[in-house]
Amino acid sequence: MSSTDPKALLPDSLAARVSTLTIKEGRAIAIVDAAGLGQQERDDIERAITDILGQREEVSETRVVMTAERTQRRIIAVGSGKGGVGKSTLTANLAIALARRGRKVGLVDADIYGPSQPVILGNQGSKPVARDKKLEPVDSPVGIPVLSMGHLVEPGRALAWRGPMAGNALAQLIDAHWGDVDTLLVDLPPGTGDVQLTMLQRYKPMGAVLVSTPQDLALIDAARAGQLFDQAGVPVIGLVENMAGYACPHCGEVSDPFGRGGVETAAGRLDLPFLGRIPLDLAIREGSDRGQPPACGEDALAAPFHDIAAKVDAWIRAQG
Ligand SMILES: Nc1ncnc2c1ncn2[C@@H]1O[C@H](COP(=O)(O)OP(=O)(O)OP(=O)(O)O)[C@@H](O)[C@H]1O
Repeated sequence: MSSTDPKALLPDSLAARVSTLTIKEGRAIAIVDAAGLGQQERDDIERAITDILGQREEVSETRVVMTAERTQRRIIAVGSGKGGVGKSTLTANLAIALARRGRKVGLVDADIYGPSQPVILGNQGSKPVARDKKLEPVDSPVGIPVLSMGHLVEPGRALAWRGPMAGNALAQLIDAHWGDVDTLLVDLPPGTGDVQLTMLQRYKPMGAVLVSTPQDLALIDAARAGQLFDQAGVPVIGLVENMAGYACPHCGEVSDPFGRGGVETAAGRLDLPFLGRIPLDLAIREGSDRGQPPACGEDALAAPFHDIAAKVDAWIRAQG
């Protein structure tokens, strides 16, 4: 610090927190690195700087600007008991629908068995770059930044990951440069394995959404996944039924290949909220394969996703 640096006006302990202090035409501006500080400490630092500089004749006004204000980033996990029930499809559409409601949403695709978000969100082939040893999320045409296990390894390779390797990969995706993202949706692998455990231990999510098809077996597994969240003190926001009610594109007749209503009944039995039902519709798969998830639109196909997002949004708000 040079002798002309106004920081010399502050005691060393305070000056160490101040990245710059300028005094110009009676106005002092102190930029404070507030990373890791609680509100009380921030208030104390602001008061101390204002008091000290306020006693100087040449200062008539002091502004203290706290940088690195940590955005209160919430993690919402999306899980399922079984694979292939539409967890990735729901996560992508929920991300888009929540973003439409004004949230700054990012998506972590932690599904080591089938990282599919780069395809669904239409940014396959884009690779994240690292800055200061942390990854930069990749933008997607649908406006959701994403980091995927699929970005870290060749498709199919991550399957062999176990324990710490899977946990470290998850950490790379979550501890990334998420910027002003305030809501991070995490597409978990199915089941209750290493990634889930790391997730719960290191990044306790704010809540979890569980997806299931209406079959009994899928439901039993979903209930097991729900139990794990519950034991870890992560509230289950609710259950979603996917692939219910198939409308035949030729004759229009609605059939229920996987049954119908099973998830709602199970939610009632488990005393969990039921968030909604998504029909089995070829257009959902086609949209996902094309990088155009239905929630981007306004039609009947988009509606169930927007309804579910409204409930999740309300739940988040209710947490304060
Ligand atoms: N409601 C739906 N109607 C039609 N196709 C759907 C529907 N939901 C998902 N699909 C399709 O089913 C397949 C599996 O969906 P998805 O990848 O979302 O499941 P998942 O549970 O994430 O599976 P995994 O755990 O294996 O990644 C995809 O091809 C997807 O496009």
